[in-house]
Amino acid sequence: MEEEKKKHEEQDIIRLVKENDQINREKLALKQELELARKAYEDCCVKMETKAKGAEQELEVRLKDVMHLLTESRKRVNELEAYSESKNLHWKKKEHIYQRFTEFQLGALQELRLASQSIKQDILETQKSYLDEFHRLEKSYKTLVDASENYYAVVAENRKLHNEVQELKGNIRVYCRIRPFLPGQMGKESTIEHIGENGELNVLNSSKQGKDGHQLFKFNKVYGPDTTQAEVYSDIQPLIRSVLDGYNACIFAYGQTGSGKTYTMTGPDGASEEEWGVNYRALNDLFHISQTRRKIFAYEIELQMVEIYNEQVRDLLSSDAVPDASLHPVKSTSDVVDLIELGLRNRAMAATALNERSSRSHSVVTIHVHGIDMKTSTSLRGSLHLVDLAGSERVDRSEVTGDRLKEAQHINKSLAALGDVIFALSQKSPHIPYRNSKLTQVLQNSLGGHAKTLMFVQLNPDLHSYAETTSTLKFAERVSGVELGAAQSNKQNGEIKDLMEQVASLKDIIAKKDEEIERLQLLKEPKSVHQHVNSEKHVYGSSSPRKNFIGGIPPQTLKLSGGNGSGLTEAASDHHNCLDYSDKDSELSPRQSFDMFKHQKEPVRQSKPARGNRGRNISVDSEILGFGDTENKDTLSGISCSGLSAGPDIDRLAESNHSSKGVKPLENTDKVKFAQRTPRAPPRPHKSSASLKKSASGSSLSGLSKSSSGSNLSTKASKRWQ
Ligand SMILES: Nc1ncnc2c1ncn2[C@@H]1O[C@H](COP(=O)(O)OP(=O)(O)OP(=O)(O)O)[C@@H](O)[C@H]1O
Repeated sequence: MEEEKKKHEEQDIIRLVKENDQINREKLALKQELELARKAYEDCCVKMETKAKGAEQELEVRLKDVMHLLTESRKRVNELEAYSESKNLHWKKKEHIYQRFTEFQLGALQELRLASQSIKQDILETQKSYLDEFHRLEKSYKTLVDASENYYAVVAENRKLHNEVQELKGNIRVYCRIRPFLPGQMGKESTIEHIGENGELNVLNSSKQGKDGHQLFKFNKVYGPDTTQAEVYSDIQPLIRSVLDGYNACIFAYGQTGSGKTYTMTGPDGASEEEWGVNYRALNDLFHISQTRRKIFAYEIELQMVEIYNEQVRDLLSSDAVPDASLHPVKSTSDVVDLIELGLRNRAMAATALNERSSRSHSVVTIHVHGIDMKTSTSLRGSLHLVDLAGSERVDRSEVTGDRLKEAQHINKSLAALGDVIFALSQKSPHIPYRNSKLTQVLQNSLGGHAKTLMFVQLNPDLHSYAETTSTLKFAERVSGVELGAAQSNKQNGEIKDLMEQVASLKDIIAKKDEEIERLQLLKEPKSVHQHVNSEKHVYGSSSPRKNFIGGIPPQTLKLSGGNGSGLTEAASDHHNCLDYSDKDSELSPRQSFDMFKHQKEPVRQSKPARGNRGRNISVDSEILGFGDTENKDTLSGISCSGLSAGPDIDRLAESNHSSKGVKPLENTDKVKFAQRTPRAPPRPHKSSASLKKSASGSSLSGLSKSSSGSNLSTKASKRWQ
């Protein structure tokens, strides 16, 4: 045990020794470690010291800098303090000023407030008085409006009544149209000063001072330069449509060259439908209205285009450039279109051939209408003449010479003749010199008959045309004063037609009896009567008036178309107007011939025996047809004493006169001889004629017996229409 104890002790000692060794070794290692740590510490201290020295030096430098900055800053602060002090003083001053200003403004504001209050007060007072005044004015205005409405109603009523009076008197209506300045004429001075709403027109000549520079005219209507073709047409449409009710109407355009006559009547070259003039619109309109009435009326419409030329102009035209003057039936819309195209073609053709057309001829478009009322068999006949007159320019202004001068003088002569007719009509003269020119013959029925007549006065607004403008307007004024009498419709019922035919056949019998009596007279008094009959033969080519009238002309060529349907009446008026007149007068100035007429008329009329009447009528009719019209140089196409009513056959007769074919022309001198100097056979009692005449007049157609040749024409005319 002890041993074991010892052993344990020994083992403890060994373990302790080992542990001691271990501790020693660890002590050594720790010593070494400590040494290393101490060395490292010392190195670190050295480094730290070195670093601290560097830092200290650096801090010293920085401290110096900071000190310097501090000094600078203090300086700057001082400066800023000084600046701020001065600014402070400045702002204080300003503040003071503003304060004073504000005080002043407040004072002013206060004053303004007071002023505004008093103004407000004034305004309120003014407003009140204004309202009172306004109410008073409103009342007055209402009274005025009522009065003006009444005034316009009265004016409209007056105008209507005036128009009715004019219609009853049959005044020629005058519409004035002013054309616009053409491209290239812009900036030109205008003569038109003012266009009133009721047809007033003021013209101005700026080269004249005061009153002399202004002139006032009044017409039925005045169209300004902006008026369209449609507007113009709508105004004359009722007049045109009345042709379908059996009225004769005539529309003619008058004015200087280039004033727009052709534009109004036809339209411009290559006119579109919108630009169509009166001619085309009228044809189109009449045809379409006739179609809409076709269940009540059977209408026949025919169109004729005639140019009345001066012979010199006509000679310049090739025959195919002369418009076709025949009657064209209008049966369908395509006829209307074709005729419109034909019209445009004719115009273009004539323009190519010469005719600067226009001024050198009078263009006449005639629309004949015949209608039969299907219920009552009443027949009506109306014609519409649409006349584009030659230019009315003064010859001295046109500066033409030679043939052109003669031509212009001729044109002016026919327009002067128109003026004389108008003058005679306006004076209600017993004689109207229609026969002084072809133009007035053409218009005779429209100017003197019971037609509705309207004239377009065309004006060129250029100041340069002032003289022509005023003379045109003066002429137009004279025209507007012409009273033609109320227009009459040419209606005939079936009974009258029968009676007219009876009258015609009775007149044929009279003529035959006359012939027989003459033949017997010749046999009875061969010598004395022979001389007289020869002298008549020289004029007529036969002893029988009726035969002479027809002499050499196939009866079927003596057709008349249109007219007022009472050829008898027309013939009677021709008789009245033309019978003592010969174309010799055409040589004289219209005024001279008028004077000559005044001296001749009465004696001739007094010595007028019954047969002589017929003789002179025949002479007149022969002239109308172009026989012996050697002195008047117009080429007459399609006209007769009864206006434009003669048809193409008569036209042909006129042509045959020109070509010296057909009937030998009568010399004017012979006709004058006949009218004035030929000894007349003493009046012979014609029992049979007288009784027959009586029977004709007994049929309440007293007017119809006035002219036997007239009735013959009329019968033929009515046959033609059937
Ligand atoms: N209302 C209008 N609007 C536009 N142009 C117009 C009008 N009237 C006329 N003109 C133009 O003025 C010119 C002359 O017109 P137009 O040929 O119709 O005159 P005119 O009186 O018939 O002349 P003339 O006597 O020579 O025949 C034409 O170029 C025509 O187109």
